[in-house]
Amino acid sequence: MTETPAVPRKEASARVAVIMVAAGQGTRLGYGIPKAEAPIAEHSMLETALLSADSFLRRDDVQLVAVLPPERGEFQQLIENFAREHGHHLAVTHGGATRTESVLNGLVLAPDAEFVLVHDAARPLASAVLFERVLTSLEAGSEATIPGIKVADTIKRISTTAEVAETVNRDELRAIQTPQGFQRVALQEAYVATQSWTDAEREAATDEAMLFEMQGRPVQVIEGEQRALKVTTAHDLQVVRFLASEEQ
Ligand SMILES: Nc1ccn([C@@H]2O[C@H](COP(=O)(O)OP(=O)(O)OP(=O)(O)O)[C@@H](O)[C@H]2O)c(=O)n1
Ligand SMILES: C[C@](O)(CO)[C@H](O)COP(=O)(O)O
Repeated sequence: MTETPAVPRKEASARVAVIMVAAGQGTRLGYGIPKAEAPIAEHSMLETALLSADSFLRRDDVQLVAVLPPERGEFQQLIENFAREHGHHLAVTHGGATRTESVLNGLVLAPDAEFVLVHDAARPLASAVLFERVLTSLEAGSEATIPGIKVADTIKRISTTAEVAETVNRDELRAIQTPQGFQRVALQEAYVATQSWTDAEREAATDEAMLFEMQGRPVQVIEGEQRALKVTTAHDLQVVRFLASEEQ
């Protein structure tokens, strides 16, 4: 294992910060290395996510904050070189034990941003167009905007003994994706409010939008993308590799 450079590397000062969370272990994928390093064609998952959002990340008013797994010095070097070659304005920090901690570590590097877009490296095919749509919604005045897609299957709520309790109205459901966009000040306020929460409440918040919901603040849902699916299991990785190969 190579030595990992000290963090934080530098503060972001652009109007828009993209916090790319890539510090998860990927236990459910079971690849043996952090999920963001798993290969998709000739790139790692994180590089693929950066390439998919490339034209957005090249904007002069956008700063990229990559939240990387600690003690993965070679991977960090790879990402720093990649960002330099592609004209992405990169700051690097390391992740914590939970996704929430990782996002907070990233937020520390974006103290002056007006807007923050939090994105999962585990959604490596989310397009630059999707990032633009989320930002446009924030610029129009939304405090919090998240992409979501309609649910294709019939959804049933079940009992503890796996008996059907009810069929849920699909029209009211959306499968939520990232990038999730926020006015930076509002996101920081939402995080401050979680300091009085129990650990269980904090763990129940699987995305940033939940912090807003639990505080009764509005969250706007816009149309997501099928291609922005999340790699959680080995099957998801196969699907993403197939989609990526179709595009080459
Ligand atoms: N402590 C953590 C946990 C997650 N993430 C990131 O949050 C995104 C969504 O998390 P998930 O897919 O659940 O990743 P893992 O935590 O790696 O997955 P698992 O629960 O299977 O270990 C991923 O891009 C992941 O790298 C992170 O930066 N820091
Ligand atoms: C943030 C997220 O991608 C929205 O769908 C999702 O909640 C993260 O998934 P996790 O498995 O709970 O980390």
